[in-house]
Amino acid sequence: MTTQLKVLSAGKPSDAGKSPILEVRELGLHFKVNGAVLPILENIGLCVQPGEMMCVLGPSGCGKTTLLNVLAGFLKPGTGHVLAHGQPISGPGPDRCVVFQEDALFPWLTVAENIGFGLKGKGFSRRQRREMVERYLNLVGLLPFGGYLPSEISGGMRQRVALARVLILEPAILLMDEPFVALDSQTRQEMQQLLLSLWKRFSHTVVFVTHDVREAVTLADRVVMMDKNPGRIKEVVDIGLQRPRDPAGNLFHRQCVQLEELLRNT
Ligand SMILES: Nc1ncnc2c1ncn2[C@@H]1O[C@H](COP(=O)(O)OP(=O)(O)OP(=O)(O)O)[C@@H](O)[C@H]1O
Repeated sequence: MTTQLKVLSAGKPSDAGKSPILEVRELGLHFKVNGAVLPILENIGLCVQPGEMMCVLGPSGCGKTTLLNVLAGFLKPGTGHVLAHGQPISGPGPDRCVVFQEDALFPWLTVAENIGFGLKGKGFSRRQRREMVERYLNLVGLLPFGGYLPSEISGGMRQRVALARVLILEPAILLMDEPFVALDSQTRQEMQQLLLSLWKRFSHTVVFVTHDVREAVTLADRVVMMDKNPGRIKEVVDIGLQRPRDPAGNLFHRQCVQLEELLRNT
């Protein structure tokens, strides 16, 4: 038996009267492998509110990345409907940016050039682009490193560049697929705090896939717990902890135990 803690994401506006920014209705998806049909996602229903930080947690292979790819518009639903801003998602769009596990930077471009890359062709002058890049370099704490190549900075710094590169495009929705999984524990915690401070500042909507219960409790307003074979939603857990959250606190610990128990039973 799990304890449902009440939703109270401090500092975030009430959901009352809002339309969801992302909506998934009865989503089903299968892959065909060597003539065999493999059901991957089954009957997924989900609403994400504007400005919400939602984490998707579940065992390996339950379809977290596949779900994120559908939200990104990289994969089409087999059955059901997936909407962004009330409209069916028909492909990738500038309102939805993805941050992957690997930083996926252009190795031949400097940090500043990587961050500014997506601004080209969008009608900004060279000077405007330079100012925006400087602003985002500053926001992710990399102002002195604009002239470095990706190979000349650490993994954590590369993920900061990857974050800045999408944030500069001001997407309404950030889709993040285990973006900090390759980082050491301390760098990972620093990145979580950086993400939270940027989220507080810009109020974008975040859907964040993770394997890590503590990461989910650190970040999420709500956690979607998935089950596997085929992938489906087992439970949606409201994380009712005030922000900033104390990872050494009793309530934080209790919430982690609850999610670990749910995860064990998937
Ligand atoms: N292109 C594909 N063709 C066939 N099967 C696939 C394809 N992509 C993913 N799968 C299968 O779909 C299932 C879900 O994969 P997915 O990567 O979405 O899971 P996940 O929960 O993100 O896993 P992990 O936590 O290990 O990253 C897995 O069984 C995987 O093998």
